[in-house]
Amino acid sequence: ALTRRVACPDGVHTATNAACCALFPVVEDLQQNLFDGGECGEETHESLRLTFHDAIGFSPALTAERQFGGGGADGSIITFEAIETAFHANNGVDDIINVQKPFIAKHNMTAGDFIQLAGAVGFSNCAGAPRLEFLLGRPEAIAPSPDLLVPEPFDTVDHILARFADAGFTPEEVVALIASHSTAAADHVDPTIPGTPFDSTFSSFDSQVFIEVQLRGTLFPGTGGNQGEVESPLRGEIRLQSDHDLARDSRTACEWQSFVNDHAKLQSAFAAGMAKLAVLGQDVSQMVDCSEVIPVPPPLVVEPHIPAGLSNNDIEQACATAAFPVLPVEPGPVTSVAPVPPS
Ligand code: HEM
Ligand SMILES: [Ca+2]
Ligand SMILES: [Mn+2]
Repeated sequence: ALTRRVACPDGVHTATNAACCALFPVVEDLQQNLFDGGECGEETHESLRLTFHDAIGFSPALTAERQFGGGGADGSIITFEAIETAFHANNGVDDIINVQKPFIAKHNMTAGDFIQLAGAVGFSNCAGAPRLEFLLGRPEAIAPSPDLLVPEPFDTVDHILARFADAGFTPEEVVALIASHSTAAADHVDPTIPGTPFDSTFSSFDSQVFIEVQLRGTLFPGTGGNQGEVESPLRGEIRLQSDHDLARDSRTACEWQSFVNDHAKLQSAFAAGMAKLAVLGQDVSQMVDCSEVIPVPPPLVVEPHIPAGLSNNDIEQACATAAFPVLPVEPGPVTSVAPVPPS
């Protein structure tokens, strides 16, 4: 069908719905002043993590027990910041909340809309990312999320899959959402080495996290003995126990492996998972599709590979029905992964 576009008052943009016009200057401000001119760096990563920690506060199981199950992607993590940032699993999100709050006030948006908009805009700066959907129209949160709904890296696969199932996600969708850890680092798992990435390409949305988590773990990048951390294959890279276990569990290993050399599937599955996550608990019929304000991400430049110094023999095969793809090995001596520069 032909869609009639309206001219925005700025005289520059057009939009399918006039309500989206107001977002173009917000996106511009975010790119210049939150994401340092359009980087896939620390603020991008933190903003993407915040979309999840806000949205996953949603439990039909609690509602069935006549308790408040949380409002999902409602901005409660900011509106009721004092309560939710004290939850153990939300360790560290106060940093990006404090950075985002002045932008929310300036642009007069609800916290729920802003969190998902910032996540999608920031993520568009990552090479190889899919362009995420953005729907506008989340009302203000009415109450904080209950505690214990955000997964922890020391949770079992049983627990993680059950928590996501409660929120409406299949095991396949959980694996797709872990692709987020391709543009991510940990500041608090080992507090002695903040900014330590989960894969060697933290500014690219690629399959390296699925490859590198499948490599045999041999070292701790900082100190050992941290809760939720297991050994990684590379200096300067950190591995979550939950990612390690999801890569090796019979329920999720084949799906995990399927993303290694199928970037189109990785993009579409992650975008679909994020579209679902971004509207958890919301009435989509009352929202306006403003996806057109999200910038088009740059293409991927690096091919899936085994990091230098390691080999295909270092892969711990876990999928029982298909062999792990044989990948080119990056030439050169073994290197270490550089940390994400702090903001
Ligand atoms: C089993 C589910 C998950 C667990 C246990 C988990 C756990 C974690 C942990 C422990 C960190 C490090 C935080 C820190 O120390 O700074 C982290 C970072 C991150 N997570 Fe997850 N996560 C999960 C799923 C997700 C999902 C579904 C998303 C989707 C948006 C996501 C996005 C991120 C991002 C972008 C970061 C990096 C933040 C930064 O670089 O500052 N995670 N995750
Ligand atoms: Ca990556
Ligand atoms: Mn960080």
